[in-house]
Amino acid sequence: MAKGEQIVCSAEEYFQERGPTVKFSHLHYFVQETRFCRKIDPEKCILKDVSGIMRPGMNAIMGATGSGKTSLLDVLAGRKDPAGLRIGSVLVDGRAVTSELRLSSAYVVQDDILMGTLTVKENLLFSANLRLNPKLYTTTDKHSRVAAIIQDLGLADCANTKVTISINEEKKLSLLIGMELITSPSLLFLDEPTTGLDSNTANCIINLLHKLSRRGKTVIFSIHQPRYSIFKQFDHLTLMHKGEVVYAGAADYALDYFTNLGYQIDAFNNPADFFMDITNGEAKSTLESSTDAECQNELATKYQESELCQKVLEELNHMNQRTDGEVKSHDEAAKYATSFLYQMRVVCNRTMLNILRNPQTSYAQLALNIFFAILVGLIYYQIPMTLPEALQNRYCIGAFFFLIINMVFGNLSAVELFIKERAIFIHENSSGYYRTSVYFLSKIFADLLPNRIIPIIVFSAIAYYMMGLKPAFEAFVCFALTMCLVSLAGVSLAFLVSASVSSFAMANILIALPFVFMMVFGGYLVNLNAMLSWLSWLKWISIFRYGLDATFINELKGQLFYNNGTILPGEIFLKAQGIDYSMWGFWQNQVALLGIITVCMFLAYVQLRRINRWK
Ligand SMILES: Nc1ncnc2c1ncn2[C@@H]1O[C@H](COP(=O)(O)OP(=O)(O)OP(=O)(O)O)[C@@H](O)[C@H]1O
Repeated sequence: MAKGEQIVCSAEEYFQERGPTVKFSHLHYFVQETRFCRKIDPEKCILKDVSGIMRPGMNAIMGATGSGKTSLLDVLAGRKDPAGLRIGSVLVDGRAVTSELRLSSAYVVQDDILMGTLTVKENLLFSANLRLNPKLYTTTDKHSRVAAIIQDLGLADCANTKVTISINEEKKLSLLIGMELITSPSLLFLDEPTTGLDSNTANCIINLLHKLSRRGKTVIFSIHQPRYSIFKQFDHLTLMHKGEVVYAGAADYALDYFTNLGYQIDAFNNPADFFMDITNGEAKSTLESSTDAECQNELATKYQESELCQKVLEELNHMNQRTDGEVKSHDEAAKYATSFLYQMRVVCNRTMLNILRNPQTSYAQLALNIFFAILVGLIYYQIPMTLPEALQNRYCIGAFFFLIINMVFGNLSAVELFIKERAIFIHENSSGYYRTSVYFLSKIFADLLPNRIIPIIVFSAIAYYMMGLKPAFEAFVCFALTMCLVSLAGVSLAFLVSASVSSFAMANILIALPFVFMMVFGGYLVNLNAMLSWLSWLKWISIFRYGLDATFINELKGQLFYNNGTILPGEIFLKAQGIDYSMWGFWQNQVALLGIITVCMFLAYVQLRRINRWK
């Protein structure tokens, strides 16, 4: 299709495509609980021999909590770890579920995956910019598509409202659906779209899905216990119990099916509630004499023996089945609709917008640095050049230690960087919005400049001149550079922790530990005795040691100190401390800090790539 050809004026035009038929046969899905990478429980089968066919229309997967409805939905959507699918296959219009197919379908969850600082329209445009190929769609096309979706989903009145501000749950869910509709998918998966909504809102959402299904889309969703007005809109019902199917067929035939099994619905009872009562063992069959538990277990067997199930299995047997191996081997890496540079532009734009609209962290970081700079400046105001004051603990050593501690610990806030937006990143990355490297680089650039480098330069200028350190301008530049590198080394370690864990509590523990070890065993605080000499290697990776050595050399080299009429060069102190004060002696500290930054940043990126995207 040529660029510009896809100008869309109405949502109807791109909702016409008929949705695919999803066929799945003999699915056996296993999970195993692991803790700290160790398998703690034996394998558990959460889907047992599940087969079915879902066609364009409203396909509901219903069942009690823990019955396996979300697992079935995730397996069908290709979002569940394929390693757990031991037997069985899923075919969408006869094709295996590959990354390409996964990205062309919509997957809507109610998680917190919207960027709250952006407006409804900006969120939709973000999705359009990254998921529509710029070679096929012009900016005008994307805007018209966004406008059509806003109109169609009833979001016009809040289009320019920020998501965090006063948009209700219905609008939020409509927006989540809208972000997926941008690519005009013909297959939609929704995990419990009505959970947590009041009945009116739930009705509105189901009406919306019904409207989409009537335009030919295949809508597949899990649902817990819908009210009748919702239930009557289902075309196909799959009823789950303990990982097995107890009914799969037309929703309006389900009542007859269970009546034939001897279950009698009370007058005015909601069929959906009635089916749940049957699976829970609360409704009794008039044909059975066995116990409740036996009745419940027999439901799956009865369904498998039913004519309904046999028909489905027959149809599934006719289709061109592929082996599991073939299905998995087709699962290639995801292809993105846009180039690396284009993604960088769009994602950096959003990150900067997010910072500008939510500048508290940057202001707080700057204020903290100014406060500590003035504090350290006042404590060590104009350090004298006379001995012993100039070099004793009270002055030089104490002052520099204070500065370095402030640089390292002042950046603890960096641990929140990847944790805060983890759910958004996982969703967007696995939905093909952008590459992991794009997200990583955009976060790094957007965080480092406003939150780290600028506040540190301000800090260095205030502290340096208040303390009356070496007056040469190059010395100030070297001092500021050292402070920046020390700070960035601390930040990169915080990024590594942030990309490795998902909870703030864990991150705080993990970041405090290496900082304290580096500080204590950096060589200045503790003289390691024989007992702890095996920890002496820590000084080679101590940010504190490299920072302090560099600051001492920068300040003391070439300075003269006075003591009762005698003049002492600063080099004597450096020699006494065993510090190499040659040119390379100074720069080797910067190189070591750069090395720590590079290694930690690289590992943080690797950790981000390793985050488990599977459900
Ligand atoms: N990745 C997993 N690891 C361990 N157990 C899992 C995993 N996924 C699902 N389970 C287990 O499988 C069973 C079915 O879970 P599933 O989420 O599919 O049920 P559900 O019917 O959707 O329930 P709910 O309504 O609570 O979401 C549960 O017992 C759940 O604990």
